[in-house]
Amino acid sequence: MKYNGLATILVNLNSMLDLQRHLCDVLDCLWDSKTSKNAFKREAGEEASRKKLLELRADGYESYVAACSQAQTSRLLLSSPFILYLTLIAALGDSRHAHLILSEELDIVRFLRSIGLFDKDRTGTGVMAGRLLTQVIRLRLCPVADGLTGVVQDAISELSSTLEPGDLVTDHMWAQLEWGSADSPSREFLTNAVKIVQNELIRMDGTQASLNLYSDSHNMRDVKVLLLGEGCSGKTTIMKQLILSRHNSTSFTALCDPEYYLEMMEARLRAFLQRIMDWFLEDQCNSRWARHDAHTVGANFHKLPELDMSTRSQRLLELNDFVQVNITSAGDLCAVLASTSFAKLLDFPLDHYRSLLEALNDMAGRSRMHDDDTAHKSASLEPTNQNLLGWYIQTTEAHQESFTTKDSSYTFWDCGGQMSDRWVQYFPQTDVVLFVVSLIGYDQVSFENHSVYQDGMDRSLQLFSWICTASEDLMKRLRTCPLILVFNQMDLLADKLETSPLRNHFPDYDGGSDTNAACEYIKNHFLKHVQSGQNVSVFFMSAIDSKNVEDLFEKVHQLSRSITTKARRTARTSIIPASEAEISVLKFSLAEGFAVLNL
Ligand SMILES: Nc1nc2c(ncn2[C@@H]2O[C@H](COP(=O)(O)OP(=O)(O)OP(=O)(O)O)[C@@H](O)[C@H]2O)c(=O)[nH]1
Ligand SMILES: [Mg+2]
Repeated sequence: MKYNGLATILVNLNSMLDLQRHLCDVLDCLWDSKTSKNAFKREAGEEASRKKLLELRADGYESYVAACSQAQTSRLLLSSPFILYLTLIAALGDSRHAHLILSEELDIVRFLRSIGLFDKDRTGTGVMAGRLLTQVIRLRLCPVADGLTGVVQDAISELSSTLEPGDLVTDHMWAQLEWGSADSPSREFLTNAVKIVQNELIRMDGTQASLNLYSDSHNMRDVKVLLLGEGCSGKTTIMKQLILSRHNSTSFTALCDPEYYLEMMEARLRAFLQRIMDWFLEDQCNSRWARHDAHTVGANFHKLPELDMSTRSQRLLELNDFVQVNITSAGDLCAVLASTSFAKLLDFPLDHYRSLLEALNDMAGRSRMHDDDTAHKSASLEPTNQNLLGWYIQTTEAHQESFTTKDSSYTFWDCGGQMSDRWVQYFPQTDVVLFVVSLIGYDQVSFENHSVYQDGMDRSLQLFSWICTASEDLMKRLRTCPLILVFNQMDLLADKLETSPLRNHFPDYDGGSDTNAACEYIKNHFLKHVQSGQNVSVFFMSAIDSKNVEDLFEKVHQLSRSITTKARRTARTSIIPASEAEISVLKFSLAEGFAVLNL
């Protein structure tokens, strides 16, 4: 278990530089004909780092080289421990470690290529170790959140290309491979490393299915799904439903973490209350207090009950008392805001519409929460799944989730409606696009720079038209992959049509409050932007209904089956293969390296 110990120390090091140096040195031994003697000579660095490096060497590095020396010469036997060693670091570490492994400095892909990982007739332990490494790294890294550079993206693409269906090795084959003699340290290392990495994969992926790498799953497909659409259209709700229905999702568990929501709710609702008070004070300022300075006004806030109040002010006071007396925790705050009596307190003039809209969005789950005035007495509030689905928090960081089914692995990316500049990074890798549209967006107002007002559906149409017609190289890929136009929030449409006629916003619409007519009209409005040859289908749903989301998932599944493996591979892999000459030089220097290591 020395290697496990070593990897654990490595990933716990504060300095990524130490890790980089160490990996470079190990790699140098395999790559540049360096012996273990001079491996640590370069850049000894400060004393502390030196000490750490020495410890590392004592604990693992030399044993590693020794283990390789004792193994029976095959270069695959030599490379397997190293690749598994990297895999172990990626599995036990975090995205920084995965990033480093793929960085230009280490140039692991070149190393893997030189040992034949990308060869057509590839086989053996090195190849299997390479696949394991690929899988761990792909689970560790999120293209946007981790700010991947072109080099790293390319490395992932190239590594991914080793995971073609049909090339996978069965458990049986894995067991048959020669790992060296039974008592060889490398054999022990390999066995342990594989076990550790497999356990880690289960933890990351939450499912045994992800280990299909070792099973007879020749048809395993890898599907990337990109969620696009205007803010508040329901993209994150779809993700949440998928997470809630599959308890094996990976990276963004916070999306459905009650603690996270309570914290967010507390912060945002407190800000909301503050805003209410500010409006009130501003009014009072203007009309009565003749522009006190903001701090003085703030300090006087608690004195408000002594002032002569209008009806609205009385309500705010009531609210203030309520908050002061009753709210001591996030749970209390949520319960108060969820209560019917609080809802009645709210009665704001139109010019506060925007803030109110935001606040109401925050409280979207209120009717499903404790609709009971006594609920605020409870010290904590355990949100239900419905609460989690109902609460809106604008997506400002990319969400990535992976799900596996029997024969496919799905990665969903949700970048948020306000992040259109960042979607572009996902396009080259996308297999299926879900363009989500809110059916009730037609009368909703968006605000930009406090002045530009535009209806949500107009913005959605603009975005969709842009996607259908954009001519940039990067966009070409997106235009050729299947797109599902997802019309969401069906459950809210009937009421909306009654209270806000569609005709007020689209004068040529004459279907009244008939939901079918409205759906047809809106659908056609979008479809007219579709260019010939584009693969667009339509899906109507309510994201709060888990069955609907499952049906959507099934549709994605069906569509992805139609994408041939070849097409996906070509689209995703923009690699310039090494020339034969380059490979033979690399192989030569590798062989020379082994000779120096007395292999
Ligand atoms: N009733 C109902 N509410 C929905 C539906 N879909 C989404 N919502 C609610 O609409 C609000 C916004 O949904 P999100 O999924 O967070 O929207 P989004 O598209 O991720 O928005 P951004 O992150 O700003 O891009 C949330 O309060 C959801 O609960 C639906 O089909 N029916
Ligand atoms: Mg979102």
